Amino acid sequence: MPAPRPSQSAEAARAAALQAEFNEKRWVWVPDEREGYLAGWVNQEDNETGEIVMSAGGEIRRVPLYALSKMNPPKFDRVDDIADLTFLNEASVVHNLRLRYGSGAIYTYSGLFLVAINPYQHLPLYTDAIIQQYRNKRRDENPPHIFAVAERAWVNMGEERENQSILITGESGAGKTESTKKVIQYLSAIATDTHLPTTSHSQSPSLSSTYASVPATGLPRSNSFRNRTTSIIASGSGSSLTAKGRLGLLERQIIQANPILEAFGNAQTQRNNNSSRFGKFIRISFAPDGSISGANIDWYLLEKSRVVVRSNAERNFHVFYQLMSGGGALKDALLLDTGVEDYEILNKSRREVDGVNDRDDWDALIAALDIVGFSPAEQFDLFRIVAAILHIGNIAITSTKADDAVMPDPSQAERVCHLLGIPVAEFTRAVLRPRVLAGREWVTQARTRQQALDELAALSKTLYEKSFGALVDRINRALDRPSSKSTFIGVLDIAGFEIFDINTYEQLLINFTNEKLQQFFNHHMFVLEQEEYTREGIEWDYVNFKLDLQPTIDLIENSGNPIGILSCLDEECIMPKATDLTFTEKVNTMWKGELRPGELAHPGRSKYSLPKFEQGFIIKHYAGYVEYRTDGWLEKNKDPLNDNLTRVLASSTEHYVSSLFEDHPVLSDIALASGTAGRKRGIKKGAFRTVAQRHREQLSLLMAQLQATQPHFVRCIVPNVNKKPGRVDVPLVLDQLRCNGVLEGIRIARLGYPNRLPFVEFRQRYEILTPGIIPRGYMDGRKACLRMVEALELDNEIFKVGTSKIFFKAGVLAELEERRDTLLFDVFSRLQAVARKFSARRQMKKILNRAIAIRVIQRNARVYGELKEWPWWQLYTKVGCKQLKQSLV
Ligand SMILES: Nc1ncnc2c1ncn2[C@@H]1O[C@H](COP(=O)(O)OP(=O)(O)OP(=O)(O)O)[C@@H](O)[C@H]1O
Repeated sequence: MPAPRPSQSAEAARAAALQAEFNEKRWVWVPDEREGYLAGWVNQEDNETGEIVMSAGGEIRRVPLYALSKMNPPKFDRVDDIADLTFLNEASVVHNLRLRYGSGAIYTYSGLFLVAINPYQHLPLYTDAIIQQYRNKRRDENPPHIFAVAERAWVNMGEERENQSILITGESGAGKTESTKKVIQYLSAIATDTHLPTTSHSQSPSLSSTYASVPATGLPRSNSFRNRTTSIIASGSGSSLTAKGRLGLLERQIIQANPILEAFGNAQTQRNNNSSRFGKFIRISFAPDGSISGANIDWYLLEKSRVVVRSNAERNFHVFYQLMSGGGALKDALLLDTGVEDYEILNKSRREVDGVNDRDDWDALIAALDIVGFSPAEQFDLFRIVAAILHIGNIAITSTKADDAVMPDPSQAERVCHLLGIPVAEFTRAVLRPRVLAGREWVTQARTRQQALDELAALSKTLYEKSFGALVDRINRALDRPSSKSTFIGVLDIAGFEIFDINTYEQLLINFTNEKLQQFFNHHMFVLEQEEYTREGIEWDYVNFKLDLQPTIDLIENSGNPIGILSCLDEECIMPKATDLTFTEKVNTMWKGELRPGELAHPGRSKYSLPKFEQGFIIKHYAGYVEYRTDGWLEKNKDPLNDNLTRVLASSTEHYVSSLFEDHPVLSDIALASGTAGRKRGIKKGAFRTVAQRHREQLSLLMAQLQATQPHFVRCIVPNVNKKPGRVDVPLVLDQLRCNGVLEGIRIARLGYPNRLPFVEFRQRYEILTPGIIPRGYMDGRKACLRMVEALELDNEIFKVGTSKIFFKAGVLAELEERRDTLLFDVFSRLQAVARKFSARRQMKKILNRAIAIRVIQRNARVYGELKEWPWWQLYTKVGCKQLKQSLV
């Protein structure tokens, strides 16, 4: 909510005072290591350096002129849209965000983006009243808000019958998941479920009876998509629209899918107590009448390694702790007879989180599973895998003198096998002495202790990931009701660009994803700009946009010549004797080696460079240079699970377990594939698929879906690392603005004509600068503007006149504003002088009159003083007074 504002006149007076103060000096932003940027004014300057007086403290600094950024006049303070700033520089952007955040305005537009800064406190921004405030309103009718984005998506979908997407990115803890929830909250509140509970194919029998009595909504319907939802909101009459009882079953199921996903996919990290360790794209489908007709969830890059390793200050996925604290009798059935402290994968790191009650969350999880329609057997299957992983973590492995792995106590393995429905002997053999393919022969190979432990860790990770996938599939079966008539709004909640001290394979995948999303944004922005320019009949050279990220994308995924990094990695994964080093050398040769005579250099080469010391490479992403270290990449990409184990699990007596492994590729496929790898590029379809291949497939599906939608962009920002409300760490925020493409968006905007005004507005505001140029009476807006810009002597390069608007390069409006302010300052100074003269004269006249009056009074008093003792006067007053009295009687 916008901060409470002082009265309009006080505000105007304050603004005028600020403006007057601003006009006196040449204000600039000075880079500062600690604060990011500090305000100062130019005292003197020579060719290259400026002498700056710092606003706080008056310190004098000498700063190169190129490092200074112009400050926007104070009337641009707290603008709703950063794109409206006339000086579009980093300092001004961050200053505006900081000012707004300080007054409780956590949302700001930046052209096509909505920037959301994590408030780290509950703000009264998401109530039903606020939902109503945003219903059927244009973006500029309300302060920036995530609801405005959801509203726009909803309206566009209804009016244009086109699918919509809302892309939410940001770093961990920035508020992506919260924003996603707010979008779903808004959409659920403005739409209703037409599906009666009994028609839901996903429900368990017990659940249908629970909800059969709940009416779908009981709310009035009309034919109009837009009107109907208005009436729904209006009929809320103050009661909670989002309260459980008022939502249809499907809406509740969609909302309840969230606690389930959070239990299995979220964990406490150092940056966020409830961090999503996967990306997701949630599509909510709407029937033509605007009611929710279904939902579907796609997921990306689950951080499955967390199941077995994490830092001491972080936790495993929430579900482990929830099961341990709330499982009750279920724990007995899962053979979990001790506490968290007795399980190796839980007791090495943090166990509790402030403000998190695992017991309550367990109850919420079970309630959510019930609502979504998981039967008791299905629920048991989910926890069967969780428990099996806890037991696998406790399997002790020792080694013989010959360094062969042994399992001294088989009781843990027995528990695991009981839960997974597999024979203990086969399981133990698969872990300790698997049969492997040596050439064309199968031989039994004894494993070392470390190899066996790695095998168990790989098993835990695979089990968890596969079960997570099955969980999402099951939720989708409950929510997804495909219909050719429905349109959807998709919400993408995915980790933003990452630049760490050490960047590895996971960072490459996430940064590659972000590069593609940024390319998508650039393309969209480019198309929109182009549309607007074409509509306005403006010619412009788009080549200058410089927004093509394709060279970097090719560098990573190209399948042609030279092959991209991921394709090269895939090839190395099936090469015998390939190592991380051979892979790195191969990539280096391809992208940095000498060109063959006549060979054209791929543009991606300019995005690739070699690091000084480490084994790896540097990629120039749109967000900056990232150095990647390549150790362990082959293993990470193969993500292998020994095929002995896979076969054992695929033939499990427990249907759920066997179904998880029914189409799992086996290592022998890799081995067999390697035989042909030298001859044939690419890997046999349907057999072994690497992590890179799976991710690229998922990503291209996602991109195809996004391309078929009208996108909306939300960028979430972490304001400080201490999770404290009200504090903005400027360098941290700037880094994120750079990584999430906001600054890139601004850079592109600056290349075009970012400031635009309708003719009427331009004339109203700046006609004062061109007196007498426009004749009295009617004149066509375009012609008037043309005359005005001519009279203003503006360079042709810095403006374009369209058919209804006039466009300016960044900074031009500020100059016009300055000229207008100077003129108004002059006009008002003269007006003030006349007014002061007038009032001073009146004052003077008053003083003169008073002086005369005083002199008259004095004279009379003196005369009276002299007369009052004179007998004739006394007689006269007595007689005179008596006669007067008598005449009155
Ligand atoms: N709009 C908001 N209002 C109040 N608190 C918020 C808001 N957005 C974020 N937060 C706070 O910040 C925390 C982190 O937010 P969230 O989990 O959405 O981040 P995220 O970007 O999804 O992080 P991750 O990538 O780690 O999942 C939330 O648990 C909440 O405490």
